[in-house]
Amino acid sequence: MFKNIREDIACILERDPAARSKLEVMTCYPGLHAIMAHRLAHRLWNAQFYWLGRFVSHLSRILTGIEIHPGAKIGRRVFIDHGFGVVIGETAEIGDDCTIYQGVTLGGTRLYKGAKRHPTLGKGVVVGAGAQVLGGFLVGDGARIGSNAVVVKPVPAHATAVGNPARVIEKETEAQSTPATPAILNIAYAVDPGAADPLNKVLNELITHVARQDARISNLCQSLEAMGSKIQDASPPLDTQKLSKLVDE
Ligand SMILES: CC(=O)SCCNC(=O)CCNC(=O)[C@H](O)C(C)(C)COP(=O)(O)OP(=O)(O)OC[C@H]1O[C@@H](n2cnc3c(N)ncnc32)[C@H](O)[C@@H]1OP(=O)(O)O
Ligand SMILES: N[C@@H](CO)C(=O)O
Repeated sequence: MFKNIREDIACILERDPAARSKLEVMTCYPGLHAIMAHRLAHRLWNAQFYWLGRFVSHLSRILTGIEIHPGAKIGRRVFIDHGFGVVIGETAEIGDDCTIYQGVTLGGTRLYKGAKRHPTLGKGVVVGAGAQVLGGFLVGDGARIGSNAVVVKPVPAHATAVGNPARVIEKETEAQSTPATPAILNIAYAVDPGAADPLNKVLNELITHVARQDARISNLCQSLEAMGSKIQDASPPLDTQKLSKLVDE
């Protein structure tokens, strides 16, 4: 149990740039509280204490604004950020390392008792704020659902679905796709932390360019000196390695 809580806290610190400390996460993250309450409610539900499971879920909803049916199956390191208005239905399943924002519904469109009415999210799925994922289909591993999307059909793994009704805007090739590990789960905003910062790229290009110009000027000076000119240059050479290191830090 403590292992679960520890990794829940760690994944929030990893995925939320606004999170500053463990204390803050433990005390101020309704998503964490809702997940912890759900674990209890789900155990009660599985042990056939149906009313008690529902009641724990109900108390958690009052406290957090997040409604998770005790029958829903939720994996490890699932992070519900902000969380207010999230509703997760009875037959929903959420894989490890998913991130869900406020106002998301994992809901159904049919009212058949006992049927799989709610979606299954694979591993590492990100569901943007206000998105509605409706139906008993699969959203594949690493898929991203845009904010306010209304998804009514399966979404392939690593695809991005946006709009109402949601359409897939991009499907990464296998080479582009990244495995659903906690390390990449900062894709909440669809930003791959592995990708180089564009500003750093520009600065590194500039440093390379300046180094090339330096080398050319130094060659020119050597040629001029060979021809008898005296050139005075006391400036130290450009330390490109030091500069690049500073940029990449
Ligand atoms: C307080 C808080 O901050 S809570 C956090 C709230 N944040 C979220 O919920 C983030 C959810 N993430 C998103 O919605 C992202 O836009 C994603 C994951 C859907 C897509 O991100 P990216 O891969 O970077 O796509 P990108 O921004 O390049 O957009 C690609 C196309 O999709 C469109 N698009 C992106 N998001 C959406 C959306 N939610 N709805 C409709 N269209 C969208 C863009 O306009 C663009 O269209 P174009 O190609 O015609 O110009
Ligand atoms: N918690 C996330 C989304 O609001 C952030 O601060 O960026």
